Amino acid sequence: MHSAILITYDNEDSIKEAYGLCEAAGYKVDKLIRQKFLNKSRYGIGEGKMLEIKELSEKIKPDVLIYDEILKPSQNYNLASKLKINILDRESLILEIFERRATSAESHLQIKLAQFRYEMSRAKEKVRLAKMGEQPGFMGIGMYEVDSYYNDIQNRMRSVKSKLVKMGKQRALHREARRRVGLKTISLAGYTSAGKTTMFNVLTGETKQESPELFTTLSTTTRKTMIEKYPALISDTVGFISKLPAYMIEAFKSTLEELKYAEVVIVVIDISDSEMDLRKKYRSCLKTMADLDVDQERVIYALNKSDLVEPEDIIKKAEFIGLSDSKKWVPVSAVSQQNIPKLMELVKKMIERPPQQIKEIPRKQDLTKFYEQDDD
Ligand SMILES: Nc1nc2c(ncn2[C@@H]2O[C@H](COP(=O)(O)OP(=O)(O)OP(=O)(O)O)[C@@H](O)[C@H]2O)c(=O)[nH]1
Ligand SMILES: [Mg+2]
Repeated sequence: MHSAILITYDNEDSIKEAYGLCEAAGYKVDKLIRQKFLNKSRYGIGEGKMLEIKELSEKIKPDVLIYDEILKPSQNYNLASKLKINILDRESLILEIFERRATSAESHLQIKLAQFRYEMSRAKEKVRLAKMGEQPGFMGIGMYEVDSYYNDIQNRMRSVKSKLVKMGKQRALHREARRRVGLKTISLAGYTSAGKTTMFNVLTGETKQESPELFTTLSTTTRKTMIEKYPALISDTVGFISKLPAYMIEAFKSTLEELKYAEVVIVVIDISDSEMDLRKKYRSCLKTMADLDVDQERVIYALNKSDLVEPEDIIKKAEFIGLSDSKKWVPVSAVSQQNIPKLMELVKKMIERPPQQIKEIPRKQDLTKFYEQDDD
């Protein structure tokens, strides 16, 4: 395992999540540095802190510095040139995790696309700086090289996109076939580590890998099951996380897109989280679902890990995050299986509703558009 100095925000939830991300990417944290602000212009952190870290890093010699915020290329460059150490910001850390976890051909392509977009945003900045004549030869790359590098990424991106479009089309055909034979679809969604896979295993009798690490699941797994007399397909999906740049969600959209077409979406929430964490994650779920155009009428909130929380606290927490009476929610535990029948009852009721207008298969040009966002 590689070693790291971790810089994150000065609150327990951020620290816990940052540790989780480091572990998932295979880094052992040798030293934790808490900061109130990580968005200062030159180095992200203040100059004094930077010098302190320089001294520390010369002493403990970590493999990398992990910076739990998104760094601009110039900030990354400033920090790296002072500290003489490799720097991973939140984006590249998450990309590393995704890369380690990807199993399907589609998720590999999605990650590649996200990496290209990451590179591209950096290349754009490099070109901008070079053009302004501010930093000629910025990061050791001359104008000509930047341009050809930029074009090269663009070409490779084009090829990845067209493969993803083909796969998206394939998915649409599968969806249509399922609909024709009357198979209902149920998707599990939620923040990473909420317990989606554990729930999936309970609902399907599967033994997919579940673990306390973040982002255990990156590819969608689907299994057939029966909801009483109704044949149905249940899918496990990649987890959400907050502070993910839009292009990264974009890259995973074709997998997450399945949520839009599901008859029922079970959003798994870890109710054992602190109130602040719950609120942050719940909001991030709502936002992702809104981005994906998921109809809230089809959503059930499964407040999971209720075995770890007192019943009255569950209600208090549900109210705190704003799961009003109009939303369907049920406390459950995938581990003790408490209330699983009640969850299934809710799912069945939703399946039995008169069929609503089913969204059309997206046309090829729509899918293409889907991957074409502001890369040029
Ligand atoms: N106590 C308790 N632990 C649970 C419950 N459900 C899941 N867990 C634990 O929570 C951790 C994460 O569970 P996973 O099912 O891997 O979570 P996930 O949502 O699939 O996570 P990613 O695939 O990483 O996004 C594991 O250690 C599970 O054992 C529950 O009902 N009660
Ligand atoms: Mg999982």
